[in-house]
Amino acid sequence: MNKTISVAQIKEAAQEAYEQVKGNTEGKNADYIPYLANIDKSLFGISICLMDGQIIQFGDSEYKFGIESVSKVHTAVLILRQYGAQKLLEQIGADATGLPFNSIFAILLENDHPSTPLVNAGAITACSMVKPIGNSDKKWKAIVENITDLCGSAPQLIDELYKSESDTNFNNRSIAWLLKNYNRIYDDPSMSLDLYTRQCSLGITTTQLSVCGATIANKGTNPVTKKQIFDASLTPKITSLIATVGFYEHTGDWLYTSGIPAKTGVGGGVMGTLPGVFGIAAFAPPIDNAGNSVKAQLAIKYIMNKLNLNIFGGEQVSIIN
Ligand SMILES: NC(=O)CC[C@H](N)C(=O)O
Repeated sequence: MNKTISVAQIKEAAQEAYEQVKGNTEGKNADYIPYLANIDKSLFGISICLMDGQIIQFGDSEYKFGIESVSKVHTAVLILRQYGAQKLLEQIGADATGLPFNSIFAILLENDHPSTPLVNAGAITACSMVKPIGNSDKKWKAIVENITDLCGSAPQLIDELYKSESDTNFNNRSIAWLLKNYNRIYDDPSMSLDLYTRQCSLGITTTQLSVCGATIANKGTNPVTKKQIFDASLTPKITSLIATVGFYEHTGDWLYTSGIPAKTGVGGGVMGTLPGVFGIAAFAPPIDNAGNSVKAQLAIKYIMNKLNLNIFGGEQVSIIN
């Protein structure tokens, strides 16, 4: 089955989503990281990057917000690039936990592996695996370069966020040491946690995240820079990780109602990837009880439903200018 939609239709759907959702006041800023509690609640942006590199933007699409857990996708991609799909499965896993992103209980239940690189435990393990082992500066460089490759431009560390998160990340410290207890962290635990905290504190825009979503949707070739970032065979692995656990304990509801695999962060960002069609990102700080941006969810769902797009729709989608 083929389906054709125009760029104008996508723009119209995104504009309507923006207008309809803009005034929503549900949810509240994450406050367990003090920096995030003080971000302007009314910020709201949407970006869509098509397979030819065209970008559609509305609202605060150039505002740099804390990437937080969306960065788990980027570093999972780096692990796939450095180690391949099988090693990620063996050393981290690819299972949903069905539990909150920072769950310690999930680690105890799994007991011999952290379950997926897209929850805190697996993301800290992923940071521990980044090569070269033992060299924090070079590992950090690899993490940032990989994000730059995927997004088409560099993220910028928000120092104040990094400090705020480092000063208060007691739960994550417990996770890092519990992983050590199970031999599921593959470099120094404190260094691995610091790299994780730092990557979560990178400032990013919805436009950059839409380009990353589009790079994944475009089988590893960044549609803006035209650079091949990862092997096309890794695309279904990345997309399945995102589809399985991108919204933590609300992932099933999300996929059922939106039809697009997407990953959230407590900074208010959501990044979606629709294979062969587009990357989409939205940002608004107020989040729901699972840590997912309320407005970003509503906006992306609106666009998907309005365009009648769904990863499970079984259609070949072409976009015309
Ligand atoms: N869901 C999130 O975005 C959580 C990320 C945050 N850095 C944490 O570890 O708690």
